[in-house]
Amino acid sequence: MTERIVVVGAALLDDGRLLAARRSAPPELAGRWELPGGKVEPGETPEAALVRELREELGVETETGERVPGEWPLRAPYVLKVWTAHLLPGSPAPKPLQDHDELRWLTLAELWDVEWLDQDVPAVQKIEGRLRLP
Ligand SMILES: Nc1nc2c([nH]c(=O)n2[C@H]2C[C@H](O)[C@@H](COP(=O)(O)OP(=O)(O)OP(=O)(O)O)O2)c(=O)[nH]1
Repeated sequence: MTERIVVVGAALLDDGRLLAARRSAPPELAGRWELPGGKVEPGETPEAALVRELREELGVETETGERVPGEWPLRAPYVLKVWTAHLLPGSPAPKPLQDHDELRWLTLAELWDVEWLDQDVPAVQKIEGRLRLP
């Protein structure tokens, strides 16, 4: 059986808004929006992978919060798991350094204004439920 490879996605939250990132590659994903993140490397915890990926892709310093319950299949052998994350005090603002060509901070009302990757929609719905909590 092929091992599953975990892709960690960040629900990067700031002042009740969620950061969405538009992929610039590969061609079949380019132009669609996703949660920033990437593959967990062997021997790495998902939380550490998330901090590393957000630093590489966005130039930010973050702390990982809670897991958003659920896991969502991507193209085999990948599976998406999501954690909340926050910018640390003094972190630079996110910039699309790698893999993305545009970023947007979405309010709850704007959450569906971008064209999420199909496979990310259930994860974003779960995040939406959390944002609606008082
Ligand atoms: N980061 C991220 N990847 C996603 C999401 N949804 C989705 O299908 N994917 C896919 C795209 C890629 O095939 C794979 C993650 O790859 P990646 O390119 O972001 O990860 P990485 O930085 O570790 O990749 P690499 O270039 O080092 O191989 O998962 C998502 O919300 N976030």
